[in-house]
Amino acid sequence: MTSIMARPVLPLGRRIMGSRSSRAMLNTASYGPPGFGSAGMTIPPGFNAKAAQQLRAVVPRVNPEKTPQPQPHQQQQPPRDNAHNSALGKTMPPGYKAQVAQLGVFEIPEQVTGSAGDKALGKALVKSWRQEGIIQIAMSDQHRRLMESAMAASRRFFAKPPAEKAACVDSQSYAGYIASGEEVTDGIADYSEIFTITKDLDLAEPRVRARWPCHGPCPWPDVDMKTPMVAYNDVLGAEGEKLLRLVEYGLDVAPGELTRYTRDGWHHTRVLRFPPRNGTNGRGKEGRGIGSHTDYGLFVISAQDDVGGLFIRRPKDDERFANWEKSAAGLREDDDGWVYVPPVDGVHTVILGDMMQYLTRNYLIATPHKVGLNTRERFAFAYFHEPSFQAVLKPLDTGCCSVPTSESSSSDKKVVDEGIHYGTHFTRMFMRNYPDRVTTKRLLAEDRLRLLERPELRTMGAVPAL
Ligand SMILES: O=C(O)CCC(=O)C(=O)O
Ligand SMILES: [Fe+2]
Repeated sequence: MTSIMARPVLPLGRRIMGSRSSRAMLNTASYGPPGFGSAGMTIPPGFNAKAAQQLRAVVPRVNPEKTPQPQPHQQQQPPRDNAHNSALGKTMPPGYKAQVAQLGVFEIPEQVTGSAGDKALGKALVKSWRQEGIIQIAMSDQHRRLMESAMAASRRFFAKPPAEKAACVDSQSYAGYIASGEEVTDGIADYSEIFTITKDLDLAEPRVRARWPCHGPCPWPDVDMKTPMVAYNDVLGAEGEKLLRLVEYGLDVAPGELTRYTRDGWHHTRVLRFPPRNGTNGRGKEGRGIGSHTDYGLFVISAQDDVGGLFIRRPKDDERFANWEKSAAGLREDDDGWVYVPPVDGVHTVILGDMMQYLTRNYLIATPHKVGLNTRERFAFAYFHEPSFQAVLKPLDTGCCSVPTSESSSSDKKVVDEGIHYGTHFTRMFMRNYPDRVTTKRLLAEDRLRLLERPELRTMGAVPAL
């Protein structure tokens, strides 16, 4: 635990960026919030001073060398009222019991070049995910601008009459509107209201003509929604690619070992609205927005408004699961041990998905998470950075991941030898979440699942045989 207790250090002369317009050179800095997780953490390269200052405003500083600090994963549950009354915990949805995450903020450079700083940053990101299950990264000014205009578009869309929203459905893709109560997690209706954005492919596109599962148009309501969403997604795609390159450095694997899978990645976004807990349609479970689950691909970059609702679990040795083999939905939903992720202005959070866990042989674990309903309606975005639909992933066998971190089912020889076809995993997850959607019905009626076995669907860049 020396590194946890170590005096916070910042590599000499490391550039700390506040906003792109107000950069400062700092040689040292200290940041030691009390409580959980990041207590007395070493400040990684890329740590953002401006965002940290916002946290300092609400997080009293302590000297980690003088104050006994809880060790990660053995931390004690604070009494519920303390958590709810703390500065960061005061937005926690009522009725929930959780620790409150206090996370540092990483600054992702404008370009990842493979410099010593990039390598150190990659290691720090990986270390944080292994400890906390989540990282926070600073939004650039451009991110913030595009996020805000996408947020305004989301509010406009969800305020439309139900019939107008319900018309935004496509029978071939899973893109479009999902009414509150339509999505199912672990057999229980979620209250989230969603607009899903998947690759927008018109009917003449060869993969759509060949009836590949999940391939089809995105049924946008109008350009007022489409334009800001596409712009925001594009910058998140670029950010995701940079993060993935940093993860390669963090894992000590060769450049390209992960990014080779994301050429034409099946990235998608969930634009989310949660009703206030006293304003639901009564179809789900009281106070539950989305049930506990893991997401499917490499990682998810999220933004949330100031309301609050997201909870995660930290990686734990005694909690092992492999969502691609057996559903992790509902996992420990009502148990202790959840960590509330409070809204912090100007950051994206990043949690890990199933495919990152599989690729790294459990060195990095998909982050279980759930959403609670609050007293006010809540808006959020979840951008999924994914492998190509056609990618067949094989676990890494170099660097940090050359041996399985634990004896979970992902060390199953058959799964390792055959790899995982991402498109099949995605299709199965969406069919499970939307059993009654027209897309699922058409997929089954036209026996499209059969196509997932075809060689062109399992070869990146291959084109359909028409
Ligand atoms: O609302 C959030 O912050 C997360 C939503 C989520 O977990 C999802 O869309 O899969
Ligand atoms: Fe999720």
